[in-house]
Amino acid sequence: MSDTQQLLDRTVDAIRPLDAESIRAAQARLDSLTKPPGSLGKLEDIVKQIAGITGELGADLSKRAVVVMAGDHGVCAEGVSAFPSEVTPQMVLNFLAGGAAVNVLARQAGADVVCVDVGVAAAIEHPSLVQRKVRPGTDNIAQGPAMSREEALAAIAVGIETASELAEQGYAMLATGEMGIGNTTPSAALCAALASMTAEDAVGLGTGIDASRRLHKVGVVERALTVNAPDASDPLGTLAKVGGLEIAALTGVILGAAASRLPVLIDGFISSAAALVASRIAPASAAYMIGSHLSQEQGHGQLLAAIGLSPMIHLDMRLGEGTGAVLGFHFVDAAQRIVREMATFESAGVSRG
Ligand SMILES: Cc1cc2ncn([C@H]3O[C@H](COP(=O)(O)O)[C@@H](O)[C@H]3O)c2cc1C
Ligand SMILES: O=C(O)c1cccnc1
Repeated sequence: MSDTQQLLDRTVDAIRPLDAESIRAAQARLDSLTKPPGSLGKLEDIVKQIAGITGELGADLSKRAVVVMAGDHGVCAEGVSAFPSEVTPQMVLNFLAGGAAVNVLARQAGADVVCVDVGVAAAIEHPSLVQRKVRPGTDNIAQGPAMSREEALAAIAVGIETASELAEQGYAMLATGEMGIGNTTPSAALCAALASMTAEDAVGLGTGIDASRRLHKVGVVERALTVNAPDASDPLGTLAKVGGLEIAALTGVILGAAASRLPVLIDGFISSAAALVASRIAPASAAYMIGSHLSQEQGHGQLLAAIGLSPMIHLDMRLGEGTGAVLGFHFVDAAQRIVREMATFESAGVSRG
C-alpha cells in the first residue's frame, strides 16, 4: 500500500465522534442562561458542536487560519469559465500580496491566510507560497480522468499534512478556501456523482457565464460523467476521475482538521464539493464541519443538504477563496462569547418560566 493511502487510512481512523458529555454540559449551561431555551438558534448549535469537538466550554479559538488551495483545470479547454486559467496564478500572487477579498475578510476576522500551490499550471515563485504541486493542472474531465488515483491521494495528503502542521502550530480553527479557474465544473460533476444531483441542478454560472454557456457547461459535466463513469461507492476514485487537485487537497484539510479535533468552516460551492468527498470517505468528519454561507452558485443549497450542513449566512456571495468561511468565524466568536459571558437565571436573579 502506498504511503499516501496509509496516511489517508490513519487519518480516517483517527477521526473520533464528538464528546457526548461535553455536548450535554454545553446544553445544560445554555439552558441556564437568561433566555428562553433554544432562542439563540444556530449559535447554540455552534456552542454545542465546538464543545463536543474541543471537550471544553467556550474554548479559545482565536488562532485561526484559512487554507487557500490552488490548482488548475484541463476542462477549461471546453470554455466553461468566463475567465482564462492565467487568472489562477495571478490571483495566487494577489493572495500572497494581501490584496484579495479573502485577505481583507481574514484580517477582519483575525485569521491568517495560508496559500498552497497543489496544482497550478504555471510556476509561481514567492517566499510565502507553500509549494506542494502534485502536477501542473488536471487533464480535461470531458475526455478522461482528471488525474490518477495516486495523484488524488497525493493531493489529499498535502491537505492532511497542512491541517496537522497548523494544528501543531496551535491553530484552533480552520477555514477552507480555493482558487482555480474552472473549478465549479468538477465541483458540479462531484455533486452529480456523489450526491445524486443532476448536472442541470448542479451547474451554475461560476465566475459569470451567460445562460447559453451554462447550458454548454451542463453538457460538459454530462460528458465527464459518461466518459469517466464514476462509482459513488468509491469516493476517492470519483475524486480522481472528475475532481480537481485543490478540491482533493481541501478534502485532505477537512479530514486532517477532524483528525486533529479542529472545527473547520466550509466555504462555498467548491469547498462544499470537497466536504462532500470528505463526508463520503469518512462520515464521522461531518461532525467537525461548520457550514458558513449559502453561495449564489446554483446547487450549493442541495450540496450542503447532502452533507447535512446548513449555512449561517446568506449574503448573495459567489466568490469562493474562503470568503464566506472566514465570515463564519465571526459567528463562531459570537457563539463562544455568549457561553462565556452571559448571565445565568441564578446570577442575574431572573425567574424561570
Ligand atoms: C478574479 C477572480 C478571483 C476569484 N477568486 C475566486 N474565484 C472563483 O472563481 C473560480 C470558479 O469559477 P469558474 O468555474 O467559473 O471559473 C475559482 O477560481 C473560484 O475560486 C475567482 C475568479 C476570478 C475571475
Ligand atoms: O461558491 C463558490 O465557492 C463559488 C461560486 C462561484 C464562483 N466561484 C466560487
